[in-house]
Amino acid sequence: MTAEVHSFQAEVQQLMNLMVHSLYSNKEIFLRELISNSSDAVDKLRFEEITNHNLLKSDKENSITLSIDKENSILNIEDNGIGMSKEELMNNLGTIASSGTKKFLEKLSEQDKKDSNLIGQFGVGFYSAFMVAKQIIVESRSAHGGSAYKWTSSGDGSYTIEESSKETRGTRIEIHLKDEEKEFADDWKIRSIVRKYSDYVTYPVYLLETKEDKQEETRLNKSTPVWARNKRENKPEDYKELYKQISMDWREPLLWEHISVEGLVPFNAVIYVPSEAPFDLYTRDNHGLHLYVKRVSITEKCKELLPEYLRFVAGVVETDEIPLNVSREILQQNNKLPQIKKQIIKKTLSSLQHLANNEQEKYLNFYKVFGAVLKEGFHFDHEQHETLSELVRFKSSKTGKEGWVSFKEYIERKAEAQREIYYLTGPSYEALERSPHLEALTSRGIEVLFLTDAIDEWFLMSYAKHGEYNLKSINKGDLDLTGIGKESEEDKKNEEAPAEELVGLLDLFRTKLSDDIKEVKISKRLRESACCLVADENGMSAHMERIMKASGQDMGANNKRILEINPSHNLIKNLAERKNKNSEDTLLTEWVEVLYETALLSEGSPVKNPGSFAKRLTKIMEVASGK
Ligand SMILES: Nc1ncnc2c1ncn2[C@@H]1O[C@H](COP(=O)(O)OP(=O)(O)OP(=O)(O)O)[C@@H](O)[C@H]1O
Repeated sequence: MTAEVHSFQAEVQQLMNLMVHSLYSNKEIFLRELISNSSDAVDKLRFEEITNHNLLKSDKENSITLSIDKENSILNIEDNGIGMSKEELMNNLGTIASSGTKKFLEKLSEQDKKDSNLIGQFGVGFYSAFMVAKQIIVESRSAHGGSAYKWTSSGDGSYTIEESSKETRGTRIEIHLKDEEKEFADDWKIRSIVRKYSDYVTYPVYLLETKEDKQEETRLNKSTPVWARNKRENKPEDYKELYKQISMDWREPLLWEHISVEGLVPFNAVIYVPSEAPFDLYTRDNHGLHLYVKRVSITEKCKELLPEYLRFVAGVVETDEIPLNVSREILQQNNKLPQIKKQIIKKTLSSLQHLANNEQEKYLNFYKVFGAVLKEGFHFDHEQHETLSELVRFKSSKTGKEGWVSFKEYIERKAEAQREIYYLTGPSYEALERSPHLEALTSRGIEVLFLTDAIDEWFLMSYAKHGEYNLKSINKGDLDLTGIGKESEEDKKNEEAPAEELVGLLDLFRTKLSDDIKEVKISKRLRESACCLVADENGMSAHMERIMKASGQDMGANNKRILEINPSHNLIKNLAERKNKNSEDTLLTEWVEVLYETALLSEGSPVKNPGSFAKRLTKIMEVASGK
């Protein structure tokens, strides 16, 4: 077969150009990428070998071998993994399929294309070798048999492919180094790069050298992977490198935990909490831990090992308690995995607790990013309620926009005689901070938690009581604050029974607004505002109603709320007087409607008809202006 010439897919060429002309200073990462591809290829082989006995055999143990031709400035990387057929070579090294590389290109369209740092951040796989190579030759023979093929490219828009005489299974990559990158043909350089980036690799990485006419292989990486070693043997760098490898996240992890359990289901694991949210924290469905059984990689995303509310956790778990020939599908039925999962949850939460207790600022940074996800745990994992309740943090009427409060701190500084934890739900801190519902509580020095995450309504449904304290919404049902906190004279006055004079006005509210509200009541929670809307004790808050509406379920008609009016407010007093003087006063009905509409606006809900609202308001202002 003569060599066929093929062009690269446009995106691949774009990537190649970037690599060939890269100014990125940390070029050595290309070796990490190639070794990691080789290790993946051996993983794939070992997994398939369990069920398919017809794969090509290898004389050599599963390994990765590096060799250097110093004279010609060539670096070789060879593995006896799964290998590639002709089609696979063309698909894998001519188009872009890899997740990391796709992310890199996506990111690139948003940011400065010359930002060479991104190369290191994403790894970008095989193509990164073009940072140091003027030509790359890949010879590969698939473990499924068939001929071997040779792929050659100088990164200039095309590659050639032809049959090769390689007999052994696996892949051999020849990197012809650019003149200015000759240092990568130095054995010390290679040793140090492997130790730095690839010590975690599961398979032996050898350096093949010729010494006194004899070929000698030296092992460069440690013989056991990070998670199977004794914790004391590992350096922080080992954990950090393993993290990069499994998470595709270039940033340092926030924390890691090395777990070795010897009980009924022994396993080793390293789990990581990232410092930043992945792009797809809320949409992704690909969370899970990398599962190994007897050093064989079974699946990279084992969902059965992590609950959804810890989907940000990355890591590796290895156990010998699962049969090797387990298919990925029947992992779901395996009864050992739930036991491992339980331990993983326990360890993750306890390391977060440790962080919260010892490094508050770091913990709050974590909480800002992942708190809303963690809260999903209240809904899905009742067993962990107590621990989760120690981990949640809130904004409140006392924290200010940037501050946070825990349940524990809230209780420590509660007002005198306070027996409930008060909260308000809404779309944002700003919306809640000015809510009329807060008035009576603020004036008595009572703190109110502000719950602004979309998940909060569900959190509250699953967690109604913290210890002996009920969680009480301040815009639902009756609010009796008698005897709680500092009671002012004005508070006392407000608690008194409503005056006779209000009866007529209340009736007018009732008849005029009967389609929109359930009831009108005298309020005990208002100080400066004239009125507000509250839900029934078991009704739906305005915030929840809006969330339901946004998801296509309009509950408006079935979820009428109660209008509360402030008997001490001058406006209410004046209107009551007007009503008592002239029960036929037609302008009064306009006042009533406008008051209801302002109550809607102040809780963040829209008015039904903004046009009529504006007209009514103008009419009232016209009268008030004296003409
Ligand atoms: N040594 C190898 N043996 C067998 N297949 C390989 C080897 N190196 C690369 N490949 C194949 O080529 C594909 C592309 O490799 P590349 O390094 O570009 O991305 P990736 O490893 O899939 O993704 P990423 O590292 O970004 O997750 C791999 O998915 C794999 O199928």
